[in-house]
Amino acid sequence: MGQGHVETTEYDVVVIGAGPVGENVADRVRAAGLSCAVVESELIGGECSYWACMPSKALLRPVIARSDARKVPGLAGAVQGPLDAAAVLAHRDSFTSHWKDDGQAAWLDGIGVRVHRGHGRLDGPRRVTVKSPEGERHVLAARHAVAVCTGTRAALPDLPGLAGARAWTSREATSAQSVPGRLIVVGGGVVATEMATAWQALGSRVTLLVRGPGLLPKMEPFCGELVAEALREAGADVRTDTSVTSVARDGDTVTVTLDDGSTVEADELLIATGRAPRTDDIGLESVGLTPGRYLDVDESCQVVGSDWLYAVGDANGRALLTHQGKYQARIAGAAIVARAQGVPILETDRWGAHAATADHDAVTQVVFTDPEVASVGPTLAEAERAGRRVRAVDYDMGSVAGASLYADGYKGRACMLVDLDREVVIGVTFAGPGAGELLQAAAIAVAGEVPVDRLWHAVPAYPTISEIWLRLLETYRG
Ligand SMILES: Cc1cc2nc3c(=O)[nH]c(=O)nc-3n(C[C@H](O)[C@H](O)[C@H](O)COP(=O)(O)OP(=O)(O)OC[C@H]3O[C@@H](n4cnc5c(N)ncnc54)[C@H](O)[C@@H]3O)c2cc1C
Ligand SMILES: NC(=O)c1ccc[n+]([C@@H]2O[C@H](COP(=O)([O-])OP(=O)(O)OC[C@H]3O[C@@H](n4cnc5c(N)ncnc54)[C@H](O)[C@@H]3O)[C@@H](O)[C@H]2O)c1
Repeated sequence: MGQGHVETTEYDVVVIGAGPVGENVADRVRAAGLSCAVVESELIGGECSYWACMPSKALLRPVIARSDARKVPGLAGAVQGPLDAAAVLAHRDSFTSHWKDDGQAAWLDGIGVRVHRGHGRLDGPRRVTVKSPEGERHVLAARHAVAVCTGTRAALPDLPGLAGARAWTSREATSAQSVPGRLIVVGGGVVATEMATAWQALGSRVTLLVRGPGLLPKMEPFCGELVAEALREAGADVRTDTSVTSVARDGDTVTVTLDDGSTVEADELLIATGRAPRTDDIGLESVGLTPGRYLDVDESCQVVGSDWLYAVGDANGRALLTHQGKYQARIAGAAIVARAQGVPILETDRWGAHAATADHDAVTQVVFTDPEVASVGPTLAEAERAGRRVRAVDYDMGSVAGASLYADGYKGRACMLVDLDREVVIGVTFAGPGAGELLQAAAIAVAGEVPVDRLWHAVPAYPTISEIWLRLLETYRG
């Protein structure tokens, strides 16, 4: 630290990290009249806006639209050609505002949130130091709360040769300016399957190397099976039960050695093997916490053992999804405001105003693969592990009239989990074309704990894919 005077500014709330979650914490506390500063070391809008949700979905939308169109008689013939990769990449660039954050900076300014550019670090209770890109230091003192919203980065495995292999992480996979001829993707989770889908359709020859027996292991098994089948039909080489033992780059070629001793060559290599919290260099040691871990929080997203520190969004590891993080931001924001106003008892009971209950019971997720996969609540395996008495009802979505109109030869599957003690739906998974837009009805049923007998009266319109609900309920009721 320099020897000169370090300016200190006091705010009610200081937020470290201006991703979607930090922005929403700031918005909530400002809306209640508290003063707020956010500290951002890169771009306002975070991973989601520039290297995750937005660019990946901009890459995938044409892929999914073309695939759907190819299943519609009368239209299929018009969409047999390749995608215009240059146009898709340009469209993606516009969705990231060309990696400029002026619009989001202006929005924060418009709601009266002060942005401090630089790296934020805790420096004892309620104090955050900011080191600007020019090396200047500033101290921010928080009267009521500090919210850590620093997100995650790609976690890289300890693989011989990886350091010198110029491997892609999710950042390069979502921002690449040209289509590699051959791409190896390591991993079988959401990033790996979405990016394999996108780049295969954009013209790469993709080899997907999956350590486990199938794709998307956190979802119902049929999801990974349908996505693997479609990736293979699209020309990708999908290899399960395959581990990478080393990596080497020689000029433009990267060579991956597998556990059976064979090798695969490509132009680029994407490592998509999970995430790590960005909590390693934020001064957690100055407040008695261990750096580098997801922060342990209570239902209001307050860090366990603290009455002023919050961790919201990816940084707490509860559900690594933008919409769940923004939901947490609304809950944490309300809790910060209530505590600042001296409200004696917060509503932290299940589904209370200050409890992020959906993080346990109703996490929604759409995987934008071809076919799409959408889920809310636990899988059957998770429910059984938790000791719940459940019945799973499965149904072939392709046999629903709306689905067969949507796409010729529609392939899809749905699963509904009913809690047998309470007769409510606790989980639903859909895998099939158009599945993403089916999800919110399921989320309402699960979060609303709507009894199955009442769902019977929620009549899906004919002939929509939503008639899958009727088929699932008929199957359940017998
Ligand atoms: C390829 C990919 C695709 C995804 N697609 C989806 C999707 O379709 N839907 C979905 O819901 N989720 C998706 N996700 C997950 C989603 O991106 C995250 O859940 C979301 O970005 C988390 O938001 P956040 O604000 O918690 O963190 P982030 O978006 O990571 O933002 C954290 C911010 O904090 C800043 N920061 C970190 N440390 C400091 C510091 N010390 N000082 C100052 N600033 C700091 C960072 O620069 C960053 O701007 C995807 C993830 C990936 C990798
Ligand atoms: N559409 C969306 O909502 C969306 C899209 C992308 C990412 N995300 C979120 O971002 C988070 C991160 O996604 P992700 O795909 O990075 O993580 P993930 O946890 O979904 O998948 C990581 C995969 O890598 C495998 N793996 C781990 N170490 C490995 C190794 N050494 N070798 C080979 N395989 C290995 C794991 O078995 C796992 O299947 C997820 O929680 C996801 O929900 C969401």
